[in-house]
Amino acid sequence: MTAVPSTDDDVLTARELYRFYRAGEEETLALRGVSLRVGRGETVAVVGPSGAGKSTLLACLAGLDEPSGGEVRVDGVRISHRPETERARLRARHVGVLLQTRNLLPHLSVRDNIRMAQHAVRGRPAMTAEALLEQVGIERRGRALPRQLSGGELARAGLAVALANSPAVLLADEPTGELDGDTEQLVLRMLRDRAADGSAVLIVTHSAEAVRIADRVVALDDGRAREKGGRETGHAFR
Ligand SMILES: Nc1ncnc2c1ncn2[C@@H]1O[C@H](COP(=O)(O)OP(=O)(O)OP(=O)(O)O)[C@@H](O)[C@H]1O
Repeated sequence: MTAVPSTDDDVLTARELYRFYRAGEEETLALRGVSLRVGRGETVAVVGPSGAGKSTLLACLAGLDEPSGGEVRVDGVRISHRPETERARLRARHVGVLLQTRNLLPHLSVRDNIRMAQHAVRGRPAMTAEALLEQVGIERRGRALPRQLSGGELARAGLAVALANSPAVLLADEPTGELDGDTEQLVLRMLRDRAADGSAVLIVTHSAEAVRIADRVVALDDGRAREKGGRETGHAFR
């Protein structure tokens, strides 16, 4: 993401990502050659105006969407340009995703959502569902269905699910939008803790608080990424 060459410590790398949308007559180039990397233990904030391509970028990084061109690697494994089922398998093993729309299955209790996310973990998960519930402060809500939770509880449950597989890469889309101060602080602290444990954390955000906790900030504008105060990130790998 900087002029520094990528290293073995890079857990998340994107090279020259393009994403082209066609809807009827309308064509949009949402990503125009975005390259970035996030190292082990690093937190990167991605900022930019509405329509800049932030959600598109995050979806491509998570393997939820396929870039039209370029490559994404998580934990040393290419996740882009694979069938959807393969991407889902790799995501379940290597990636935690915290989405605006929440990452919970509506018909499962919070505890079962966590257990489901732990399914892909090899061996024993680092933390039990109970321990995760406690860590995010909703230990009494494990049996509740997502629709029975308040907004703050829902955010905490989503965080527990995103962390359930101890992901090497944690991707968060506006994780603090519309949260009360306490919940915002908890979410940011846990994202930081995850990075301190060695994950690569990337946060798409408008929040000044989230930007403040980031090690680096990447500005996305009209599908192009630029390290804040730096050069266009597409040059990083040239
Ligand atoms: N499924 C789609 N089909 C067609 N165009 C799309 C699609 N998804 C996004 N776009 C377009 O791609 C561009 C980038 O959208 P994206 O949602 O990634 O921006 P964003 O930076 O996340 O915006 P916001 O901050 O408002 O959420 C926009 O011009 C948008 O209209």
